[in-house]
Amino acid sequence: MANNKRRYLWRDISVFDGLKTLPEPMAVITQGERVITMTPMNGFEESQADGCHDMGRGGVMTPGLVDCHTHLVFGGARADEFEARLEGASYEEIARRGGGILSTVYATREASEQTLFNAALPRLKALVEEGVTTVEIKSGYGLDVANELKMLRVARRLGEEMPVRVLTTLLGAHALPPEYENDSDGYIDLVCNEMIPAAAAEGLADAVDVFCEKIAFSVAQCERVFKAAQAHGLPIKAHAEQLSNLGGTAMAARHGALSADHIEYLDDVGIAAMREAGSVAVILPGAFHTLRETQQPPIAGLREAAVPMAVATDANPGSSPIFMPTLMLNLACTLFRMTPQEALAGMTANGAAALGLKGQGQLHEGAVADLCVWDIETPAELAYAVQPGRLRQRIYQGELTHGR
Ligand SMILES: N=CN[C@@H](CCC(=O)O)C(=O)O
Ligand SMILES: [Zn+2]
Repeated sequence: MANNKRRYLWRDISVFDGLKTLPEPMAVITQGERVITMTPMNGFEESQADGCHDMGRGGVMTPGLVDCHTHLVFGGARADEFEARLEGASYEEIARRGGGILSTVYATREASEQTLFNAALPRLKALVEEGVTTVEIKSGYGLDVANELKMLRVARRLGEEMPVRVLTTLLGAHALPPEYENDSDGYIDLVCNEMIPAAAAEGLADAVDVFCEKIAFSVAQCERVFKAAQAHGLPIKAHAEQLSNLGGTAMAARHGALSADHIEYLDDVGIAAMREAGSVAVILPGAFHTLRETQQPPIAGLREAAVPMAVATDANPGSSPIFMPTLMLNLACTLFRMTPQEALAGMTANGAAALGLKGQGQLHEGAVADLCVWDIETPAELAYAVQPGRLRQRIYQGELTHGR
């Protein structure tokens, strides 16, 4: 049988299907790129095993993890800022004196595509080796047309060379570059009139993002970026309500944003707008933890309003230098009191929805065979213990890429 039609069979396995844990131990068969059988063990006929490669018994199966918010491509490092923050400087102060995102911009502009690729590869490998099968990678450290496109090309190439689905997001409106000091509207003109059209023309961006914050761009400026993105057929998302409540989330939701991310300062008006629009709330506990923030995202309000919640690493050189998705599951629970099921749904089905891949990040008959098998007994253990090395098998598009 050709390799792409190989059948894999797992018996007696506990399945988290992307939204919930199934009540009974299951038998699961994949053939080629698809899950073709998912049935309770007690209804499984041994004849169904014919022609299948036996992948073992027991453990937990989840969809492949979806990390829907990362900044994996960057030059340089910012441990010095980590030390400065420990001595009392805030993220905002560091940004205002030209450090923070801008310090990564200088290093990223200096770096060649190959250098950025070589630096990003081990970061991506760390995610893949923890079970990620879909990852979003943002630009946002180039802040001019050539360097933003350079970052997006690196992100695309990472997806071509690694067994992982990469979605790219243009984040031109991440910070004001030094050459536009005192002319932030002029920079937004560049983003809208040159950067977005160029990225769209080259097919380099799957979405457009903004940083709506006092140290970045106003609600009105972000709205202009969204209109330009949508004029080019690109979906939108926003970093919003991270350090203050400007109302960026509600504006983004009114424009049909796929997601609003961070949202520590989100209020009831913003929650209602997200519910109305069907936007996903992307919870980023790594940045909250690293910046030692105190304002919690409104998890109870989001839950009550049935706004879908995703969880992501936000892996980046400044606010979340953490390349460990399962740690984020743990932090989402310990810091924000999400349940382990909510956290897991956040890094599978809801993570996919935050990328416009609604219906993916789930396991059912007919689903794409992106899945992980873990050496644990219940799905909650994935969020409970901070313990690398539990990934037994990883299947990407029906191919075994990890384990045997
Ligand atoms: N909040 C803005 N942007 C990034 C941080 C980027 C950085 O500090 O380099 C974030 O998602 O946390
Ligand atoms: Zn981010």
